[in-house]
Amino acid sequence: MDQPMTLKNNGQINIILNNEPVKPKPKKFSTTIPNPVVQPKPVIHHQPLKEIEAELKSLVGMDDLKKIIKEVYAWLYVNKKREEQGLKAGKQSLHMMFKGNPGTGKTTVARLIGKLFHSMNVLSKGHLIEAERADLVGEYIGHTAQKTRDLIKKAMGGILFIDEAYSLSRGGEKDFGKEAIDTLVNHMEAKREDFVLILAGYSKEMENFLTLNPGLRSRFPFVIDFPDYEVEELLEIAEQMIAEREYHLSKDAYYKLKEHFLDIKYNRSLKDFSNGRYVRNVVEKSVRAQAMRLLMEDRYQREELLTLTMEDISFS
Ligand SMILES: Nc1ncnc2c1ncn2[C@@H]1O[C@H](COP(=O)(O)OP(=O)(O)OP(=O)(O)O)[C@@H](O)[C@H]1O
Repeated sequence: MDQPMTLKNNGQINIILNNEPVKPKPKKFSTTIPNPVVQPKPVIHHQPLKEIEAELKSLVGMDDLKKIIKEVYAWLYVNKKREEQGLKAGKQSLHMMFKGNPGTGKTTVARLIGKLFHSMNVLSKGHLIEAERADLVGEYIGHTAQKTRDLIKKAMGGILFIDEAYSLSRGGEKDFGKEAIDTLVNHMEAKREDFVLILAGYSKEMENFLTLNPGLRSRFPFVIDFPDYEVEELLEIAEQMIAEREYHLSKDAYYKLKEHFLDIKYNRSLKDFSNGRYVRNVVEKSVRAQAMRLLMEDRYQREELLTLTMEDISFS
């Protein structure tokens, strides 16, 4: 019998050839020979980026959004470095459009972005001013422009968040809402250095709004979708909210909740389901139910105070 022959495979893995073809045994070698395909994960040395990641962690899911925020950070940071070297630095505006159903986290994210942009030195204050049609639209000619300008003034250094933004184009050309849109558009350009405008609302209505106002789309470089949550995400949000309040779920309470979310999701058993907000309501109602149960039973052991049981889980 011929002697086995040893070949080098890219200098990494030894393959022994005999008369018979022999399959490589990656497992046997894996402890001593580095796998050439797996790249090490880049280590993030940037302190601000680490802080941003920690803040974003509190949001369940939203992978696309988390990626966009980190990209914006990188872009701003590199621009600053380019400026320091006398190179051209882009001046992109950061106005955004959020599209999604109720309770999908649009306001929460807007508030977080304000904080993050403040810590990145993009916004001098980072506060959030929430507004809706009635806050912008006035009752006579000139009134709307004034109201809108006042609101922008309040939002300077932070974020102006307009919910159900499409209601501004509700009445067409003759409506004062149009005046509000025009005023916003003027200020978006003029004041883009220290002011971010976020228009939010349901996906379909927002798309329609953009069709009616074709000049608007290009003024919003960031259009972000907020999809409805999956059952696993709803459970994660619930567990997070429960942990924040220093409670935990018993096993059967967890399954009761899961079954309820599955029923909502697949049997559409709830008409006005509002994602994260609905979860928050269930959590708050269940905490109250637990308090009532403990009071009635006169039981206040530490573990009892901490645990939400199946009978506590209450739906709206
Ligand atoms: N991804 C998430 N992770 C953790 N909590 C979330 C998440 N999304 C939503 N929530 C929670 O759900 C609740 C509702 O969220 P929020 O008010 O941000 O929704 P929204 O999209 O602005 O709703 P609406 O359009 O009806 O105003 C908040 O308590 C928020 O903390």
